Amino acid sequence: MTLGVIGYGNMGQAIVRGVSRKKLFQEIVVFDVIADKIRRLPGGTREGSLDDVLKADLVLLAIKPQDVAGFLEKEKEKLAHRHLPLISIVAGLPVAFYRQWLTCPLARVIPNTPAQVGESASVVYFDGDFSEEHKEKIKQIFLSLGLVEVVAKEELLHAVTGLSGSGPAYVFLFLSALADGGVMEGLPRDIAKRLAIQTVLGSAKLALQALSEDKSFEDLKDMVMSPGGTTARGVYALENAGFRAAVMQAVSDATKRSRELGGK
Ligand SMILES: NC(=O)C1=CN([C@@H]2O[C@H](COP(=O)(O)OP(=O)(O)OC[C@H]3O[C@@H](n4cnc5c(N)ncnc54)[C@H](OP(=O)(O)O)[C@@H]3O)[C@@H](O)[C@H]2O)C=CC1
Ligand SMILES: O=C(O)[C@@H]1CCC=N1
Repeated sequence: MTLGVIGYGNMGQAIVRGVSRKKLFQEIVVFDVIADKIRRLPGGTREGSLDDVLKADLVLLAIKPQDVAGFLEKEKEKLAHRHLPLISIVAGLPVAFYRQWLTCPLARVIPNTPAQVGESASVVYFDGDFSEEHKEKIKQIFLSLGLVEVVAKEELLHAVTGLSGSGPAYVFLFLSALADGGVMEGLPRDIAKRLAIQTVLGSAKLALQALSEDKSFEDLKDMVMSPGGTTARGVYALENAGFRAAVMQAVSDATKRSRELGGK
């Protein structure tokens, strides 16, 4: 099987690297409007024209939502001839939008940037008549980048975008604040940064293990929070500043923005 990729930006590159590492395709063909972006392609990958890309068994669309209508309109004749599946990782735009131009099976996927290090969280939604082989291959593409979940309701992809799609940015904000707090209390910045990163990484690994043991996030928090100790003061400060509500609001606002991008 072959893979064609349209758009070689942050996500297009991360996906090509993951897929190429796992040798999932006989060949990967990449097309971007700025040919200069296509440098140092991984093994089994070559640059091609849009026509070359559209000949592939599976085609991945990885351009910005704002560019999609122009692209589909400009290339509508070429795209009308395509009957093999297209995979879109574009945020917001629903299947109904693509159906103005496309009849082929369409998989919508929302991955996230930790794909760059094989730790992505991706959610897949299938629309149209997919062969089992194509469905399996699409899941494998995103498994090569990390965790994969499949949803049966397209609407859920907006919430996915608000949570895991945008989520890395919230985590980076938290990391930056955690390190700044340490610096404010006198820690050298390089040490504060390493401590902040390891704390988030270690806590995430602990949470993953706890999930399989049926322990809740609360149970894990309680293990850190000693009676009359330091953590209770820190947790109180966060609650008092509306930390949990702010994070929930961030997911909700990003979800709303995803719906807006999709025309709702
Ligand atoms: N970044 C993220 O965290 C996530 C992004 N997504 C979705 O992934 C998609 C890609 O995002 P990202 O990789 O960050 O974006 P980038 O802007 O980094 O990459 C898109 C690339 O596609 C190029 N491009 C634009 N129009 C065309 C075209 N008609 N044909 C070929 N190439 C084209 C762009 O060129 P130029 O720069 O010149 O416009 C750019 O190089 C978006 O739709 C986004 O919603 C989904 C989940 C997470
Ligand atoms: O901010 C955005 O619109 C994209 C989609 C999810 C993450 N980045």
